[in-house]
Amino acid sequence: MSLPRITNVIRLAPRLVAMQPCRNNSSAQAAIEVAAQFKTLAISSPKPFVFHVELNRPKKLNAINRDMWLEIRACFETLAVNPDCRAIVLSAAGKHFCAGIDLSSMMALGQQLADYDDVARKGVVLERTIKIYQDSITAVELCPKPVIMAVHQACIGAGVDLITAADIRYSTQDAFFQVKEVDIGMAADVGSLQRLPKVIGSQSLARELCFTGRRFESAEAERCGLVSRVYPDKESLLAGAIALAEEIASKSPIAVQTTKESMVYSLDHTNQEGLDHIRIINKLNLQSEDFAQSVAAQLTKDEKPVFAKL
Ligand SMILES: CC/C=C\C=C\CC(=O)SCCNC(=O)CCNC(=O)[C@H](O)C(C)(C)COP(=O)(O)OP(=O)(O)OC[C@H]1O[C@@H](n2cnc3c(N)ncnc32)[C@H](O)[C@@H]1OP(=O)(O)O
Repeated sequence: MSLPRITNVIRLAPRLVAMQPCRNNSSAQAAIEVAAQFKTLAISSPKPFVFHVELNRPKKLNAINRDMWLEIRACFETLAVNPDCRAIVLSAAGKHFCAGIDLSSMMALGQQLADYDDVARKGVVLERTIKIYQDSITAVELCPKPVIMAVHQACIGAGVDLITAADIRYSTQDAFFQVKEVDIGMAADVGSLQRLPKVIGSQSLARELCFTGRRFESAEAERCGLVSRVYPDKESLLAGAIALAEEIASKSPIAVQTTKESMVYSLDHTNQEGLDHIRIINKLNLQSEDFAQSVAAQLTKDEKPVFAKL
């Protein structure tokens, strides 16, 4: 397993992660041990091949500070190559899903900039910082394993950037959303402006939400396609998200991961480019044992096939 490229995994003594019983499974265990070094995320494996990642700064309403930016990327890069992970649920501990970027860390960044007199040097610091934050969110999109966001209560600013990089979004009835960057005097720069219009399929609504920072509730989020299912409370939300992850994890990992790759690729390519891309991949994949096993199981109405790890 490749260890995450993270510079600030500090604590060497693993702390206990908020964790459901884990199977005796070396790479799942290894991923959880890597995650045990995280300060802002909790990771568990509630079902075979399913991982549950929790934003875990409840006292700070899961506002994203520098540690969390780095750890989100490290976490998804680790799970991306973990053969015991086939689907991921991301939820959040505490009262709110995510209060956006940690505004105190923005102040700290301001102080860091004050160390430089020269505008170009300040610019380089900002450019590098934004790139780190962008790559953190993009790690969710690039992770070949489907990611399901389970959102409760507030999902604000960077929280919206985060969820729009996922494959599937579910929420509670009490969830609300805000592309709030304009209210702190900036254009969103870690994904909402690029991904939200594609997710909801309406430039008009996306621009309205991004220009105004208007709060919108779960019912509107469901209507516009930002979330695809709404649950009465957090408990049923998590149960629904994990059940979906379990269902996805029961399918061929070759089929599911290629499906994600093709759908992400097709978001910003022409239909013909997308067709060319999947044709090249499937000239290999249609020779896979997963394909043979799945076709045979469909024909014989057999039990669900058991697929080799990927
Ligand atoms: C390079 C840039 C990359 C990315 C940029 C992203 C931009 C953004 O994310 S813009 C959005 C920034 N976030 C906000 O503006 C959210 C502000 N907070 C709220 O609107 C509310 O707190 C709430 C999330 C709706 C929750 O409301 P409520 O339940 O009533 O709690 P509060 O009493 O308001 O807050 C409790 C406590 O938390 C502190 N806090 C809230 N949000 C943040 C935050 N984002 N960062 C740091 N701290 C936050 C709030 O100040 C309170 O602190 P106390 O010390 O208890 O007063």
